[in-house]
Amino acid sequence: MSQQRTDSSASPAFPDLPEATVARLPEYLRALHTLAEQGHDTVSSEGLAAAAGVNSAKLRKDLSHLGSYGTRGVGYDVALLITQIEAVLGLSQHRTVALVGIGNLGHALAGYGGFASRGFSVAALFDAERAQVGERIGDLVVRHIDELAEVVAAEGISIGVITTPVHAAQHVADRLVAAGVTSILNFAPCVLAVPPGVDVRKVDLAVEMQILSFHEHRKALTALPVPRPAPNGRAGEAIGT
Ligand SMILES: NC(=O)c1ccc[n+]([C@@H]2O[C@H](COP(=O)([O-])OP(=O)(O)OC[C@H]3O[C@@H](n4cnc5c(N)ncnc54)[C@H](O)[C@@H]3O)[C@@H](O)[C@H]2O)c1
Repeated sequence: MSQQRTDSSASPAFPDLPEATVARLPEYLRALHTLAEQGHDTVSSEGLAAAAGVNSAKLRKDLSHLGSYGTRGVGYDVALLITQIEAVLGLSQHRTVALVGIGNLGHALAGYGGFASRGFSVAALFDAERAQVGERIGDLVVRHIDELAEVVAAEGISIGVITTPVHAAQHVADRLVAAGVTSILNFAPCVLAVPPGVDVRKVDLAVEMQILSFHEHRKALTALPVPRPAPNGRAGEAIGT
């Protein structure tokens, strides 16, 4: 996932967090919710780091940006840390989301029930094709993109998710911004031009797989030779030597 920033000004009343820290906070939050569900009141930095899949020094540094240092010998208060992270991420306020482009991916996202428990509700679905408009998915009916501005205002939508083909993505982004949306999650594999004050994040699974491909490639080139079993049962010579 990558971030396009158009406005770097930070409010003096708001912690100026490194982008990498912001990206890890949702992982800490997910791990903390799981610990709370399991009945844990406190957690050590090592325990939370392991549950979130990061190293504990990085976690302590991240949480120190929030003014959270834990208590020596006790660790972090799970409920308090959940409240602090949710406050910084602005999750105390439930956010409404519009999905634009209800094809294969749009259908999958529209039908996903897991957003609500993480503080988001998909409030509206839009498409440009008459064949999609009017379709019911869960509690929502797909609307025509021409209704975007009216619905964004009525539902107080602040986040737009673009799941259209590339050729339509910029036009849809322009319409979302004109309607008052200030955060866009873009699944179309292209860069969007947006005015200052609008944040864009891009999700591209192909990019993630290309990064994994790099690691596969590197492992293949730097792999230790695989021992070849000797006919007498003892370890034999390495393949490729
Ligand atoms: N980020 C990822 O990892 C990832 C994975 C899969 C697909 N994608 C991308 O997601 C996008 C959607 O893929 P898909 O397979 O669902 O495509 P799709 O063709 O099934 O669906 C696209 C939908 O967008 C609608 N649309 C087109 N122009 C529009 C407009 N101007 N306004 C509103 N709706 C419009 C179409 O009518 C269609 O219903 C593509 O850009 C694809 O490359 C990204």
